[in-house]
Amino acid sequence: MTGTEGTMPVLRAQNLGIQFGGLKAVDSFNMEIGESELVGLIGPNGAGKTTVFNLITGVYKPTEGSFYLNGQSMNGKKTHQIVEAGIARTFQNIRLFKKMSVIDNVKAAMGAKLSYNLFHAVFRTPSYWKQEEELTKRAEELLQIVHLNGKEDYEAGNLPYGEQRRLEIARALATDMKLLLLDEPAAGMNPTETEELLEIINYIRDEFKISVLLIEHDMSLVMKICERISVLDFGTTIAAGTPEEIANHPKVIEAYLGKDDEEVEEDA
Ligand SMILES: Nc1ncnc2c1ncn2[C@@H]1O[C@H](COP(=O)(O)OP(=O)(O)OP(=O)(O)O)[C@@H](O)[C@H]1O
Repeated sequence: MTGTEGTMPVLRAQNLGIQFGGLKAVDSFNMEIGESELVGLIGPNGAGKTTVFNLITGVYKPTEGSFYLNGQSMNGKKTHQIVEAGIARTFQNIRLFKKMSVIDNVKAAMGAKLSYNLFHAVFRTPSYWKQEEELTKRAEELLQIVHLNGKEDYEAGNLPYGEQRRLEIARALATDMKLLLLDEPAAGMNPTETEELLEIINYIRDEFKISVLLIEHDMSLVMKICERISVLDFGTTIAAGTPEEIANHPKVIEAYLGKDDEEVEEDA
């Protein structure tokens, strides 16, 4: 099951892989994500999940395979070109301009779309002010979506952890993406914060018609929110299917819980 039958997938990864020295960190990774689909990518530590994100965002150059955004090949493109094409991500370790205000963090992410040039910026022309006003309004709307309205002028680094993660999502939204890659967005959150995050992810997916690929260790979150899930182990996809299929898949259970004691003794 791909979830994209008869339509052009937003993301198509075909036999994507990368090798670091002798280690195949990701091997023949295949995935299709349709419009507004929310797909989970799970697997034990070191399975290759973040490496998949690094491949899809042009941070790493694949040693095999290819990937497409809305049918357009992204092979060989640089990260900024991939962001412009419509893939945005958040990071496992939060990356914000910590000393800048919350709203300026969002506006900085919109920077690539500015049409005024240095002359307008230096001389503060009417064209500059008009765009500034529009940017501020849009940034305020995005902050409202991630429930950070009222905190526009706070220093980003002073926000609690969960709010910094939501600010990262607002920054990703500011790039007008088609595909959002979320790398462990619930890490370090308490159950209430996780529930709020879940609502936000669902809302932006419906409102912006964007597709989401989610790496997450919180299994209950993945099971609740994702329509389909792929499971990586040692760089290889060991299972793909609905949350129910994944939860009952023997290979997944083995990868997460390990072999039982008897089997381990037999293997030793
Ligand atoms: N730049 C690199 N150079 C060498 N090895 C790397 C590099 N990046 C990742 N790896 C290796 O590739 C494998 C997959 O790592 P990756 O970070 O993608 O796993 P992960 O599933 O995201 O793990 P975690 O859940 O712990 O974040 C690991 O063995 C890792 O050490």
